[in-house]
Amino acid sequence: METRKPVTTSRMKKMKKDGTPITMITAYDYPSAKLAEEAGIDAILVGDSLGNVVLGYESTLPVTLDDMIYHTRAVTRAVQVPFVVTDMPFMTYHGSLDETMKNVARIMQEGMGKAVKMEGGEEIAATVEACVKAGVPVMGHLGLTPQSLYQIGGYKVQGKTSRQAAKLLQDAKALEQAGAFAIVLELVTEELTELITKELSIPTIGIGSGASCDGQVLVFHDVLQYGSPIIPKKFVKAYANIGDQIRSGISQYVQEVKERKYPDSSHAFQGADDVLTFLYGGKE
Ligand SMILES: Nc1nc(=O)c2c([nH]1)NC[C@@H]1CN(c3ccc(C(=O)N[C@@H](CCC(=O)O)C(=O)O)cc3)CN21
Ligand SMILES: CC(C)C(=O)C(=O)O
Ligand SMILES: [Mg+2]
Repeated sequence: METRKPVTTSRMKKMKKDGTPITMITAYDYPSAKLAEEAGIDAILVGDSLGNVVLGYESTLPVTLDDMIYHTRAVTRAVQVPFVVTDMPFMTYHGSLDETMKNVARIMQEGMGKAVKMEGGEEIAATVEACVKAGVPVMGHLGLTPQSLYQIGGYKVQGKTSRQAAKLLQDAKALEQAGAFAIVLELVTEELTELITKELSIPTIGIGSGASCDGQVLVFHDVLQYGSPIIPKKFVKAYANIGDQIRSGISQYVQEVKERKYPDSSHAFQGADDVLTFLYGGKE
C-alpha cells in the first residue's frame, strides 16, 4: 500500500527550496496514472497532449473541455499521492472571466480535478489571479505553447533572441505575481531557463529546457515509446518500449487463435454434463 503523503503545491515549493527535483509525467487514464503513482512520481499532468497521443489529432487544438473532464476523472480516481494538474484546453480561458471561471469549475467539479494549467504569460495573469482567488491552484506554461502552434509556425525552441528572452522572463514574473504555484517551461534555451529558475520563488518544470529546472515533465507515450505519433527527438529519453511489447503480445494472441492453440481446455469451464442434461432432457 502507498504510504507517502499526498503531494501539495506547498510541498513542491519546498522541494524547490531544498533542491529536490520534482518529477512529473502525463497520464490520461486509470491504469497509466496508477502505474505512475506506484513508480513514485510527484505529479501527474492530464495534458491536452492527449489530443495527439490518445485521440490521434495533429495538434492539441481540437481537444475539448469534455475530453479533459473525462480523462481527469479517470486519473484522479486512480491516485492518492501525486499532485494532479489538468490542462485547460484551447480557448477555454480566453473569453469573459465569467466563462473562464465556469470552465475551470467544470474541471474541478465534474472532472474532480486538483489544479489547472494554462498557456501564456502577462496576458492571462488576471485570469490566473482570479482562479487562485477562487481557490484553484494554477500552473503556468511558457516557452513553446502548443495551443499557439499555428501562430508560432512549428514546435520551435523559444527565447533565443534577447527580446524574446526578456518577454519570457517578464511573463514568468507576471505568473508568479498572479499566484501561479509553478510554471512549465517548454523548449526554452538552457541559459534562459537557468535565469528564470533563479529569479522565481515558485518551481519551474521543464520539458526540453535543460537540467536547471526545479522539475521535469515528459509525455507518458514518449517516455515509454507507446505509439506516439510525434516524438520530439532531441529532448525525449525513452526508458522503455512498451509499444513493441504490446504489438508482440497481440501478434502472439492473433497467431494462437488462428492456429487454434488458444484457448485450450484449461481456459474453458467444464460442466457439460449438466448443460447437456438441461438441454436434452432428463429429470424436470
Ligand atoms: N508525444 C508528444 N510529446 C510532447 O512532448 C508533446 C506532444 N506530444 N504534443 C503537444 C506538445 C507538442 N510538443 C512538441 C512537439 C514536437 C517537438 C519537436 O519536434 N521538437 C524538435 C526541436 C525543434 C527545434 O529545434 O526548434 C525536436 O527535435 O525535439 C517539440 C515539442 C510537446 N508536446
Ligand atoms: C507537454 C506538456 C507540458 C503539456 O502541456 C501536455 O502534455 O499537454
Ligand atoms: Mg498541454
